[in-house]
Amino acid sequence: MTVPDPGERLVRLGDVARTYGRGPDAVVAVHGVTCTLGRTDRVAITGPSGSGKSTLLHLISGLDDPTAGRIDWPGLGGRPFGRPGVVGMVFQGPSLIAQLDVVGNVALPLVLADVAEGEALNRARRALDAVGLADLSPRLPEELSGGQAQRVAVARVLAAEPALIVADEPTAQLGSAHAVQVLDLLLKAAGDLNAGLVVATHDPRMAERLPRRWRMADGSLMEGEPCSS
Ligand SMILES: Nc1ncnc2c1ncn2[C@@H]1O[C@H](COP(=O)(O)OP(=O)(O)OP(=O)(O)O)[C@@H](O)[C@H]1O
Repeated sequence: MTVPDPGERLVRLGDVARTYGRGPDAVVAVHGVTCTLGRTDRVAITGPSGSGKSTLLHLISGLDDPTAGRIDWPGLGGRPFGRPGVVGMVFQGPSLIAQLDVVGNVALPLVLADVAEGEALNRARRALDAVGLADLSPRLPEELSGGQAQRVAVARVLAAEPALIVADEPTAQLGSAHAVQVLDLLLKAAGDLNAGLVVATHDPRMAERLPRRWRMADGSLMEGEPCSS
């Protein structure tokens, strides 16, 4: 077994920009962003609505391409077309498949990655146990509270065992007790997996829980700025 280097660089962005559209209607959502993320990083991205947080997370995750600059994923095992390997993602709103039960939702990314069904279900059950939701395995997403659904989304990340976890406003629709619980689980997942963690949030109380803070303003990233939004 290869022991991961704790200081390993996972993602490098060099002078990255993302512009939507062309001509007079073009929107420069992100520009001039240079940063690196490693396995030990726990980063909060704050900033006002429209400042480019989601766009930056999509670029970091390989879900979107920059229109200028360079991104590579030296610690994430390159995939064809320069995409990163597995990145665990948690989104703001409901992200579970309505027709699948909870354990099926958690196992789905593994099955899609050609993990044998039995092993995928075992890993899914272990992950649900780790977030305290083993009892909810047979339920459908519509039978969950918002907080439970987000914990299932964290279990789905845990089961996939990524080296990088990216969460876009994962607690925005939750009350404060559930928000704290979900962020605690994300931090624990990152620790258990030895994975980097990036969380975009409007909530200063959530941002303060992460040791490294980046503030976005008008598409620029200002590392180490005081956190407020
Ligand atoms: N697909 C798109 N097409 C055109 N413009 C877009 C698109 N996605 C985002 N934008 C614009 O890019 C800018 C940055 O948006 P982004 O969603 O990254 O900001 P954000 O900081 O995540 O906002 P919020 O906190 O409201 O989620 C905004 O001006 C937005 O309107």
